[in-house]
Amino acid sequence: MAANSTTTQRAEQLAEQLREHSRAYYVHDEPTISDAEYDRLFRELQEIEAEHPELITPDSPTQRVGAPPSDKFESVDHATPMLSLGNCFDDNELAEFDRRAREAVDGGELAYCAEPKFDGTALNLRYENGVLVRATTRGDGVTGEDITPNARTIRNLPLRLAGQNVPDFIEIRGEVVLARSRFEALNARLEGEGHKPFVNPRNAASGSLRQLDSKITARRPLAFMGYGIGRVDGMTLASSLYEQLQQLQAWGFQISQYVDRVQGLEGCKAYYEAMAERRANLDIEIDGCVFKVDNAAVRDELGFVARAPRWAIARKFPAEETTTRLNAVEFQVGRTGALTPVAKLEPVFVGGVTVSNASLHNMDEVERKDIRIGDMVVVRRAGDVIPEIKEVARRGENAREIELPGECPVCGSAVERIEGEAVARCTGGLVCAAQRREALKHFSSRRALDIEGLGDRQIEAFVDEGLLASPADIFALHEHRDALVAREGYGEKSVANLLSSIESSKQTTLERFIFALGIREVGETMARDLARHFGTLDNLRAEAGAYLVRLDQADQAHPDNRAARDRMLSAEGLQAVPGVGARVAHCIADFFSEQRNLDVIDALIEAGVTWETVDTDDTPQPLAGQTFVLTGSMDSLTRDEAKARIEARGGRVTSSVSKKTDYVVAGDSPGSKRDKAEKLGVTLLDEVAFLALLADTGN
Ligand SMILES: NC(=O)c1ccc[n+]([C@@H]2O[C@H](COP(=O)([O-])OP(=O)(O)OC[C@H]3O[C@@H](n4cnc5c(N)ncnc54)[C@H](O)[C@@H]3O)[C@@H](O)[C@H]2O)c1
Ligand SMILES: [Zn+2]
Repeated sequence: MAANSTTTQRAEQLAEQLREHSRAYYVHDEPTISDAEYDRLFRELQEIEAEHPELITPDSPTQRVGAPPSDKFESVDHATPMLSLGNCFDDNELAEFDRRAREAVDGGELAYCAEPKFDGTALNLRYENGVLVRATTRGDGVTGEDITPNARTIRNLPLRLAGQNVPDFIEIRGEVVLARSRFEALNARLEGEGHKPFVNPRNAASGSLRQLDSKITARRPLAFMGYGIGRVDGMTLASSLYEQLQQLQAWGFQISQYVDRVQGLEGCKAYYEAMAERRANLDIEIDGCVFKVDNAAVRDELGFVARAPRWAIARKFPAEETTTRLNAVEFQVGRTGALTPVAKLEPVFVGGVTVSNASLHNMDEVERKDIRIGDMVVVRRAGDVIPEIKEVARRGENAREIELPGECPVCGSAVERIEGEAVARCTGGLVCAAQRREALKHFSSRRALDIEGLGDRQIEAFVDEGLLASPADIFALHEHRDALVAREGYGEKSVANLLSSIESSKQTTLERFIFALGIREVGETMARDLARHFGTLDNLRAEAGAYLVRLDQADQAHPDNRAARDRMLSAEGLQAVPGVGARVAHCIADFFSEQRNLDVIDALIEAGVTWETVDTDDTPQPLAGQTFVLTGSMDSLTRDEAKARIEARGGRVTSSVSKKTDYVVAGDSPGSKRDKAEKLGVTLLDEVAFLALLADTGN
C-alpha cells in the first residue's frame, strides 16, 4: 500500500524529532525526553517504515547508530563499525528473535552468551602490540570521537594487555559506566561548585568521558566494563563469545560477574528474570540483558541489518520513567488527618505495570516542582516503590494550578495548613472517619482517659463493627452489652470489666481530658499547662475562639513588625501560656473552631465525663515562669518525680538547654547539657542545691 501524504509527513516529522533528540542525548549528554518516550517515537517510525518500505531513507534514525561525532574532538574511523543492538520489550518478541536465529541452524536449540546490558556509553579501545594507542566513542557507528587522554584516566582500564597471548592489533569494546553510589556524590560536588548536575548515571558517564580537559575526567570515578571485540589481527579468537569474554578478563579487563552461557529461549528467559530481580541492588545501572548467539559460525550465517547484528538482542527492562498527562488531583486523608495530593494520570505503562495514580507527597512538593493539572509529567516507578511524579516534562495548554481544598474530602471539616509547614491537615480530629481509629486509640490510652480493656485491638474491631465512631460512643457501649457478650472471645465477665472501667474513666482530670482530645501539638505537658492556666474548659474554649480575632488585630496593628505583633499576641490569651507559640495556638484555635469537635465535647460531658475544677489561683506558684532542664541521675528522686515537683510549683521542664533556661539540674553522670549550661552561663544546681530549692519553694 502506498503511503498517503499524512503518513509520509508523520514519518518525516518523527525522523526529524528523533534526530534532534539523539543530538541532545549523544552529543550534549542532556536528553529532553525520557528514554521510554524516545523508544515510543522510534517504534512508531519503525512501524510506518515496515508497512511502507519506500519511506525508508538512508539517513532515517532507524538505519543509523547514535549521532555524528561532535567537532569538539578529532574524528576517528573505527576499524570495524560499532553497531547498536536490536531490542525487545517482552517474551514474545524475544521468542521471535530466537525463532529467526534458529532458522540459521535449521531449528536446533542455540546457546547464547547472556550479559547484563550496562547503561553507560560505548567505548572502542585500539591496542597495537598490546599497548593502548587510541580510545574513541561510538559516534555514528562508523566514525567516533578521539578521547584517548580521557580514557587513559579510567582506573580499571588496562593501558597494556596482560599475559602472553597478545595480538598485533585489536579493538576492545565495552561500556564506560559510573556507579550509582558515586553518582550522588558527584552531583552533590558539581552543585556545590555551581555546575549543573547530571540527569542520571548514564549521562554522567558520557558527559565525564567527553570532556576537553582530561584532568576533569580524571576526577570522575568512571569504570570500563568489557563486553566485546571488534577487529583483530594476528590471532585467532575462540569461536565462543563466552570464551572470548574470559580472554578479555585474562588481558586485564573487568567483565560483569553475571556473564553466563545459557541454552535456548528458556535459558534466556530465566536469565532475564534473575537479572530483573537483582537489578535494584546492582551498583552499576543496567537497563536490560543482552543475548548473543555464542557460536561464531551461526553468527556469520546470521550477519547484520543496517544498524545492528542479527545474532544479538537486548531484552530491555520495562522503563522506570515515562511521560504522561496529569488529568486531575484528588486529596486523600491519612490516619493523622494529613491531606496527601494524589495525581490522577492518563494511564501509562511504566516499571512493568500500568500506572494511573501517583503520589504528589504534599503541597510543598507540588509548589516546588510547579506541577499543574494538564501538564505532561515524568512518572517514575522503580521496583516496588509507589509511583511518583519526578518533574514536569512540558507545561500543558490551559494548565491550572493545584489547589488545596478548603474542606476535608472525608468529613467536610476545615482544612488548615499552618504557615511554614508542608503538610495540610483536616481539623475534624474527633469526627473525621479517616482519623477515627487513631483518635479513639489516643482518647482511651493510659495517659489520656486510661480505659482499661479498650486497647488498640478492641478499638479497631469496634470501629469495624460500627460500635464506635466518636469518643462519645464509648460511653454508650453499655447499650450494646448483648452484642458485646456475643462477640467471640468475650464473655459476661470481660464485658462487665470493660463497662466498669469505662464507667470509672468518666471521673478524670481537666489535663487528661484536654490531652485526650488529641489536639495537634498538645501533648501531656502542654495539656497540663493549659489546664493550670485556664482552670476550666470553658475558659480555654473561649480563648481558643478569641485567638483568630486576636491574630487579626495583631496583624493589623503591626503589619510589618513581626516582633511587635508577637509581643502583642503573647500578652494575653492562648499565647500567654508558657510554651504556647503561634503554631500551637493555631492548632488549638483550629480544633475549637470546628463545630463538630465541640459537639463531641458536649456529648462527652453529657455522658457524664467530669473533673474537678482546677484552682489555678489558689495553688502557690513560686517557680512560675522558671524553666528547668534535668540531666544525670539523682539519688533521692527519679527524673519524673523531680519534674512533677517542679511543675507543682509552676515551673516548666524542657529537654534542651538554651539561653532561656533558668536552671540546669545536674545529677550524677550528667551529659553534654551540663557543658552547654556552663558555656551559656545558666545556673547549675547539683542534687543538694536542687532539694534545697524545692524545700524553699514548696510544702
Ligand atoms: N531520551 C532521549 O532523548 C534519547 C535519545 C536517543 C537515544 N536514547 C536511548 O538510547 C537507547 C538507544 O541507543 P543505542 O542505539 O545506543 O542502543 P542501546 O543503548 O539500546 O544498545 C546498544 C548499546 O548497548 C551498549 N551495551 C551495554 N551492555 C552491552 C553488552 N553487554 N553487550 C553489547 N552492548 C552493550 C553498547 O554501548 C551498545 O552500543 C534507547 O534506550 C533510547 O531510549 C534516548
Ligand atoms: Zn476530615
